[in-house]
Amino acid sequence: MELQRFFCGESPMTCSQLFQYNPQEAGPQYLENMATGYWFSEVLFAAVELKVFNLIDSEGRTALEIAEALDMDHSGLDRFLQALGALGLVVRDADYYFNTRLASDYLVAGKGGYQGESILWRKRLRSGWQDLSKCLKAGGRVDFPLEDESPERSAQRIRRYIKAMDNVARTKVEEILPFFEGLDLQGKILDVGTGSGSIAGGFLERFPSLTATLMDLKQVLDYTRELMAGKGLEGRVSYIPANILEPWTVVREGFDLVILSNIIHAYSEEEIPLLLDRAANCLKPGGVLVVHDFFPEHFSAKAALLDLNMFINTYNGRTFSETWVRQQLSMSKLYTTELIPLESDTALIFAAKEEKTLASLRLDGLTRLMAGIKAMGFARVRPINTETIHVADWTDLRCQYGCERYGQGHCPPNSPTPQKTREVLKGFSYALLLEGEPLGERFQRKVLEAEREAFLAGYHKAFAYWAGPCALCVSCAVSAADGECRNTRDARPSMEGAGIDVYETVRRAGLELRILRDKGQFVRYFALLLLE
Ligand SMILES: C[S@@+](CC[C@H](N)C(=O)[O-])C[C@H]1O[C@@H](n2cnc3c(N)ncnc32)[C@H](O)[C@@H]1O
Repeated sequence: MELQRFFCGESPMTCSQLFQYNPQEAGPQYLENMATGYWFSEVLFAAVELKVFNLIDSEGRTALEIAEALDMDHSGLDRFLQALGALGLVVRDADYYFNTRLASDYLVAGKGGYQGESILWRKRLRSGWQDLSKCLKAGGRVDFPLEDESPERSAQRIRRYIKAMDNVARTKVEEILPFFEGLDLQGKILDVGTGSGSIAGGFLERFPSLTATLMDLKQVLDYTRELMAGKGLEGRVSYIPANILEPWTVVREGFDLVILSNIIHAYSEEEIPLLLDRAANCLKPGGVLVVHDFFPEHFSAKAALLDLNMFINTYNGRTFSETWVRQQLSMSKLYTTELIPLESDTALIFAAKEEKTLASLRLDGLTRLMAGIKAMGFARVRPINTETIHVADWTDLRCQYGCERYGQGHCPPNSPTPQKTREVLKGFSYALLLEGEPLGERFQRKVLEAEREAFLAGYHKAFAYWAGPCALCVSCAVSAADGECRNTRDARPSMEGAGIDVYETVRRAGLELRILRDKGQFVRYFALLLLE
């Protein structure tokens, strides 16, 4: 059951893959895709603004009907609809356009999963991004809100911002709650910088004995109250209007759950330790602090771009690394978990005053193990069923005919035969595919470290296969006259030497491994860690 959320079909497509820069495939096409990135956004912005998805949600419409409803030129609109079709947002059946499931779930205003306000908020930030070079020259933000902004305009801006945050928070809380599943959460939540209140609200809806204190700026809380009013949570929510940079007025050790969701990227490294310290002081001895944010260790491109977004659009916001945040938390005398990635672009760190509190969370063993292994420096850690591993009888031919290491050390014919590998795999139901980079020795040492971590985490059968001939020892005894490996403790078979078709296995796991045409091309290494 636990594994279910990791295995989403033969070729799982995550958002991190969608945007991942793959140096092996980089070329003019990658640059062209980056240069035309705004084409994608502009189409989405226009479709959301025009409420195209609302128009066709209940029943399909023809291009002519949509053009009439929007008072637009028919032929241009037809081309626009075709672009929406090519981007997977609408489908055409005969002359009729319908929403795809994605558009119907997330782009129809009024539905619970609607993301349109967040999408249009991104559009509003566009002009700041156009000033990127100016910001770089100036060393920071150049476009500041009007000083004489009227209270009405300011309230309007805040409402738009909070609605946008709300779209995101509603989906994020659904990803966070499973870590608390099965627990009888009771007591008090403090949601610091609550925005719309939807993160705390999600907890209140799931755990009926909880109450929540929502803290944010007064102007924001005025709107938060309105948003919370319709949720039937009256009597369980209280509000503290406050500037969180000023001393907090909440009770010390008064809370069972303290939430800092998308707060730390809003401030500088001078301010964050203070905020984390205050959050730690609010925790009861058995309480949990949840830090939810963007981290370079989880989704590096998005975290780096968000960092720039904060550079352009805020005074001193930025993204922080997992290592730095965990250091700050430990300076506030809190124990922490590893970075726990969500399926989407953000990740969590849980912290508590007592180590045993963290053990009670539903951080299943595999989640923690994967997080720990990724932190060793692997580019990707992908869980796979062992059925995905393709064993072929031809792979040792490549070693025998084409590799000078044939017959040495643990290379064929001294490695497990394909038949042996098939038998071994029958004793394992899943594995981790680890992606890294050369050098071989460094990669192989990390693989050994990952295997050891798995063993210590209770996977007593953990066994690793790595890429290429063994490169562990500075001077390999096998090359010496007697030919005997003196490091059988650490040596492991290579995948291909043991009959595993690495290209096919990687492809089946939804990743890509291209054949290199010349030596200068970027090499990716894969290893396999069998687990049971
Ligand atoms: C990015 S939003 C996140 C909202 C919410 N936690 C969520 O995850 O949806 C940041 C929130 O922090 C609040 N905030 C930022 N600086 C603040 C400050 N100095 N005092 C109080 N609230 C602040 C903002 O008003 C906003 O609601």
